[in-house]
Amino acid sequence: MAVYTHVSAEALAAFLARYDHGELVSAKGIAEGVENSNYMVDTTRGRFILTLYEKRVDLADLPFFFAMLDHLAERGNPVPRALTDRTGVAIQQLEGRPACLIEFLPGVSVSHPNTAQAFATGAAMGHMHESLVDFTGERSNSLGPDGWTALLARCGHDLDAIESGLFDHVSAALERVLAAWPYDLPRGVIHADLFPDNVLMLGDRVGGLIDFYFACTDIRAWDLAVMHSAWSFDASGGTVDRAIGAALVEGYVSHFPLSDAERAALPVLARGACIRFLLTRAWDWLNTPADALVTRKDPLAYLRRLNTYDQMGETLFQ
Ligand SMILES: Nc1ncnc2c1ncn2[C@@H]1O[C@H](COP(=O)(O)OP(=O)(O)O)[C@@H](O)[C@H]1O
Ligand SMILES: N[C@@H](CCOP(=O)(O)O)C(=O)O
Repeated sequence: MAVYTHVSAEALAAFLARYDHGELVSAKGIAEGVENSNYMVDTTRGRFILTLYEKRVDLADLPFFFAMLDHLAERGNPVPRALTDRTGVAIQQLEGRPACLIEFLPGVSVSHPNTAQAFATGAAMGHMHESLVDFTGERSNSLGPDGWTALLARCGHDLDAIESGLFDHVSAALERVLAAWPYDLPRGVIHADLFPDNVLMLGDRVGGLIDFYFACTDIRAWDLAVMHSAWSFDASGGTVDRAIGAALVEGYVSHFPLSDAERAALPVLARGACIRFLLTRAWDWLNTPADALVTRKDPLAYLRRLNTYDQMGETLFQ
């Protein structure tokens, strides 16, 4: 459940009065998500998403995210734009938090994607990368490889409370991944978190790509590797589905080329993705009170993925 901040009906009605998007009819907290508080808001003129920024999102980054979303929407990508009030302001304050009214997009995020959905999402990522080639905004990746050693140190041996020997296991894996990291691959602005829950599907079609709050400038093929690690396994990370992974890559190259060097780097990029999500999940696992109104994500699901990429790496990308 991700509603950290309660918004009163009175405060929301006053907030909506700044816009030309109708008067408040109803508002419901959205259970999905972990980072921000999200509400589905119905007004006399339509449906909107209200987001209050809570945890990892830095207010100073919002203009970058919103410029990226405008750029993508102008080029036909199904992404939600932030809406501005009558004076042209998108970033407001509500209940003491930075808050924005966002376009609502149709669709549902699927728990068990099929290959057609994986192909469509790979294609949507390819389209997104193609559209961003001439986007001039930049944002460094605070959760990229240069930050993993510090994140591992911050988790420290508390990791062993999650699973015995986890700190040593991740330290060794990180050393191997950093030694092989392909720093010279083509870079661009990427989503960096395109998990199934951040894709709204309309049947086998993509209705929306959401949750751009980790978007950053980094290796483009890393985005594909993150998606591969998130989509090609069951939720426990124990079972891999090669057909889903292949469909993601095929869909991607139907819109944007992947060089031989990028293809060859996918296994190490995927192992890096596993370390990144293992560490952020582990940090949240160790630092989120058990009674918090949010479902903690299992770090070990990413240890299992890491082990699978370690054992089968290349063969999963052939
Ligand atoms: N623009 C949107 N259109 C439709 N639904 C959305 C939109 N943005 C968010 N949602 C809904 O809110 C949920 C949480 O949003 P998300 O951005 O993933 O939150 P968080 O950043 O907290 O992880 C999504 O799973 C989706 O159901
Ligand atoms: N996708 C990440 C966590 C970020 O959550 P999101 O709901 O903002 O996508 C993970 O699964 O660890």
